[in-house]
Amino acid sequence: MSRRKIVAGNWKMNKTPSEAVALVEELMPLVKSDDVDVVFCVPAIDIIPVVEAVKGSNIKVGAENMYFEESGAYTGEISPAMLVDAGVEYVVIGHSERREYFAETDETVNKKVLKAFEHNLTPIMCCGETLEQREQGVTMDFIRQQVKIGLLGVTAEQAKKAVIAYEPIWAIGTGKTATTAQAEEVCAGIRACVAEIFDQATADAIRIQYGGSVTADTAAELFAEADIDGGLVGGASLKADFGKIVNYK
Ligand SMILES: O=C(CO)COP(=O)(O)O
Repeated sequence: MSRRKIVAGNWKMNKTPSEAVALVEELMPLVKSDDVDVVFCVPAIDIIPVVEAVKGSNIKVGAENMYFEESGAYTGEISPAMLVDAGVEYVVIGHSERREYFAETDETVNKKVLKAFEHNLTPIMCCGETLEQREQGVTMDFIRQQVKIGLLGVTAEQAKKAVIAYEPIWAIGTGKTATTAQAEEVCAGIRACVAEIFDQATADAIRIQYGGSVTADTAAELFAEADIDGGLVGGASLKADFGKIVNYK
C-alpha cells in the first residue's frame, strides 16, 4: 500500500506576519516536490498573509488549533468557518503543547476532529507518550486511548482522509529523535488500532506522521518506514532545512 507522503511544518508561536511572509518566500523554492504534500501550519495571525504568499504553489496552509463551536461568545477563539474562509485546508488538533498548557483533553480533541470534518478541514490529530509512560511500558496503551477517543464518531470515509501525527513528548524540541524502530513500532501500532476501529482499507489509507526533532539528517530514514507517511516538523520547519526534509529522498 503506497500512500502519498505529507510533510507539515508546525511553526508553533513563531514569526510575526511580516516575518512569516519572508520565511515563505525563502522556503517556497526549496520545498517544491511533486510527490509530497507540503503544509505550513502557522499561527492564526499569519494565516491570511501566508495563504496569499503561497498562491500559485502546491503548498497548503494549516492552522495550529481551532475551536469546536461554530461561533459565539468564546473570546479569543477561532472557528472552523473562519479558517476555511481564510483558505486553510489542514488543522493541527491536540498537539501535546496544547494538551499540556491549555488543558486540551482527548474529549476536546474529539470535538475538534469532528468539527474539522464537518467543515472539510483535514485534521492532523496529534498523539504521543511522555518519557515516564514509555519507561512504564504503557506507550501503546496510552496512544491507543488517545486515538480511539480522538476518532469517536468519525466515519471510515472521514478517517481515510485524516492525518495522525505520532509525537513522543520526550522527543519534541529536545533534539532527541525517537529511533526509527521506535517511531515505526508506534506508527504501525496506530495503524493497527485504526484497522480495529474501522477496517483494513481505512488503516491502509490514513496517513501517519512522525514528529519530534525531525531534521534533514533523520528524515530519509524515518520516512522510508512502512508506516511512517511523513513528518510533523517543529524547529526545522523554520529554516532552509525544511526543504531538505521535503526532498528527503
Ligand atoms: O512538536 C513538534 C511538531 O509538532 C516537533 O517539534 P520539533 O521538531 O521542534 O521537535
